[in-house]
Amino acid sequence: MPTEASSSAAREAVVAALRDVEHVPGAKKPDPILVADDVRRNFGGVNAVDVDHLEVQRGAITALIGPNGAGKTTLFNLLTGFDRPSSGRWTFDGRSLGGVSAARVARAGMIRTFQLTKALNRMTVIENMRLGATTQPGENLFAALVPPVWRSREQEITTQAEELLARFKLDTKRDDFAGSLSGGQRKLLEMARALMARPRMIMLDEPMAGVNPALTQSLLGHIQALRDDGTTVLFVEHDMHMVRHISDWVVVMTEGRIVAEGPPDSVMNNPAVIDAYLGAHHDTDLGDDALLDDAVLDSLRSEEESR
Ligand SMILES: Nc1ncnc2c1ncn2[C@@H]1O[C@H](COP(=O)(O)OP(=O)(O)OP(=O)(O)O)[C@@H](O)[C@H]1O
Repeated sequence: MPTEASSSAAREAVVAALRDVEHVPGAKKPDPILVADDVRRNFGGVNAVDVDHLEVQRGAITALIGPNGAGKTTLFNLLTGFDRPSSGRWTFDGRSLGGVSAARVARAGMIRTFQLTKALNRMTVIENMRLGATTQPGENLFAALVPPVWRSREQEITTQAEELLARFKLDTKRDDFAGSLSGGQRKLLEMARALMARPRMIMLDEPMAGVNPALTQSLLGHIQALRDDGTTVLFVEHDMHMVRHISDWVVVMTEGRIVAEGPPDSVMNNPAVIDAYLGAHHDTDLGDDALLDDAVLDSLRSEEESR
């Protein structure tokens, strides 16, 4: 785990790197790990994704926000190989990944979290974790044919899984069914499982959905720790407090397009962003406190003040 000093150093480095980036859609970044161009996905005449240009800064926490139906999940699916674009190209760490299978995207180091499906709920926590490792022994014919090689790889995977479970305070749940976990513990498991693949970039789909306030702080801490360890984080989230408190950079989508980019405060005060939200659903408060109770908010505030 990073120390407090290294944590603020990592954040300061990211903030400094993004300081001169223009607050415009498609802004060029000094060290992008992901660069996407002309990415489109059409569903029966609807342009679910219509992105001209997007760069994600290496080592930063970037939030992807936008009203319901804006295309955020579709863009995640395209970038991670779970859906095919109508057109478009993108590179991850300089390597072209457009139209490549999900397994190859994962091996390249770009990993997304998944909500626990029914099948995964019926598996234990440790079995879920083991599934997150990208290189299973069976993938390599030589290793598969030589039992000592795959046994040692199996052991390595189990050890890594147990270390992650301890870090995420899920070690006491090791042999419980994933379906028995609380909403927050599921989110922790989803994140821990994604880390089994040792990603260079992790993509989190609504990490705060269904999380009770007691686990909110812990989840935020884990996400910051990832950034502080050098992992790039891209996440989709509706909870605006989380977006404000944790993101180094925010990208706003509406109707498939990127309509704004910038640091959280600048983006949330942008009239185009407020319009996009209010135009889509009037009940959204960009400062909604629903998820974060007073104790969590106080501790987040003091954390911000100490930066
Ligand atoms: N498989 C599909 N078939 C047809 N239309 C789809 C499909 N997937 C998404 N869409 C449409 O594409 C648009 C973008 O949807 P998407 O789920 O990507 O938005 P989102 O920003 O993730 O929304 P939310 O915040 O509600 O999850 C919507 O109009 C949606 O109805």
